[in-house]
Amino acid sequence: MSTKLTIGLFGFGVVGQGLNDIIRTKDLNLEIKKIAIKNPEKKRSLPEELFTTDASVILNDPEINTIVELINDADAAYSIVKAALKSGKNVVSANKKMVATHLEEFLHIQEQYGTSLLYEGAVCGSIPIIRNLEEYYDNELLYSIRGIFNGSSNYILSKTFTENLDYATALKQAQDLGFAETDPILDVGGFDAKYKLVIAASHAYGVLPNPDDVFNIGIQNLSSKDIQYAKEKNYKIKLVPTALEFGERQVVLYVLPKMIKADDFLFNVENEYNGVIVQAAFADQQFFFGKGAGGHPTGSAVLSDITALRYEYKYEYKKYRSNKGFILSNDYQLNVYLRYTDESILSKLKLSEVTERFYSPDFSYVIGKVALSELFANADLLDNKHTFIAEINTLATPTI
Ligand SMILES: NC(=O)C1=CN([C@@H]2O[C@H](COP(=O)(O)OP(=O)(O)OC[C@H]3O[C@@H](n4cnc5c(N)ncnc54)[C@H](OP(=O)(O)O)[C@@H]3O)[C@@H](O)[C@H]2O)C=CC1
Ligand SMILES: N[C@@H](CC=O)C(=O)O
Repeated sequence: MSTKLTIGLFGFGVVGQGLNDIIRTKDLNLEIKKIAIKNPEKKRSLPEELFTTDASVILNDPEINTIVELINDADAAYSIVKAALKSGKNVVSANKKMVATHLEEFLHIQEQYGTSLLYEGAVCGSIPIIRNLEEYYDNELLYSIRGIFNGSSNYILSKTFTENLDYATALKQAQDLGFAETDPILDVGGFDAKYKLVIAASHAYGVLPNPDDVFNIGIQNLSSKDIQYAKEKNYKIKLVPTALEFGERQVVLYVLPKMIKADDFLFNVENEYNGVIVQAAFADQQFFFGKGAGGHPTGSAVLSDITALRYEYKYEYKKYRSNKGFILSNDYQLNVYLRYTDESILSKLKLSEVTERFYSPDFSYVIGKVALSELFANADLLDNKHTFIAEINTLATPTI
């Protein structure tokens, strides 16, 4: 325990306060010198003189060597993190949208300024997946990474599926518990899971996709009919981000609801818990499980990053630097369940190899194959309450 870490903390909400609670339980030779917040009128649990609304008070303080960024504004976070890294301060962040959107630029800034940006808390809360991908699997050939990466949507699915709670009540609970993003469409629409997937894929495959180029559909259009279908067939519906190698060094990334059976590790991942399944060539299947949201679980991952800075830990982005030449592709076939009302969607999506169909006045669905590129091209057709799409039994057998 050598270098003293003098911290400038941005954000004192769910995660910021969770981190502070944890730090106070231990003697860690670190000090939170100043905390930047947005609203000076809010009542705080710590002395008033610790707080500021002026970012430059922290960024220009030469004693502060570590910035911990835990705010709910990705654009402001980007400016703060960039300025901090360029001024020689190391940064820990839990902001997945900000990291995923600017990862390539941050990679170069870290290299140029010799500073470190760590973000374990940004991906699956308390689960140490980034450091494992970076260090443990650095020489492994990874077939796929998939899982449950969003606590709020999983909480809603658990409550609607097992407790028959209505969607709006379950969402409100996830918000009240501090799991949901400020704009919950990020959670239920699969955006938050996508940002996390993009970050994980950069460490797993060395790809740095623009999140806008990754397809995501969430659970916002889930209806009681879909739940009834799933229950009758012994499925649970989970929101599953997937990164998968296929064909000739191609990688596909997408976020879709998925019908899963009891033999899948994700079947019993409930509430705000997350799960990550890594399928590797030699290690085979491994499963990580833990709380994916909440102040203390996320605060514990943030603290682990802070203390890693003591020994000057940096991500090396080994897979990116070894340039394995993976190409991102949406030219990938998925097997899907599609609930619809307007029959024309089937031809527009070029749905093929139909194995099951059902029509009734108030519920129609089909099961068949569709290319991810077609889903992307027709995303507007899928984004309404009359349509729900979920992947069903498709993980392709990997090829060595
Ligand atoms: N909640 C969770 O379970 C998890 C959250 N995250 C991520 O962690 C980050 C923080 O989330 P969370 O704690 O839930 O958010 P909250 O909404 O609970 O808190 C946000 C904090 O940021 C402050 N803030 C907002 N804008 C600024 C600004 N420009 N300058 C300084 N402070 C600002 C707010 O100030 P004020 O108090 O004055 O309003 C507040 O203290 C987000 O990126 C989120 O995605 C990651 C993993 C889990
Ligand atoms: N809103 C997120 C918070 C953690 O990343 C979630 O619900 O998972």
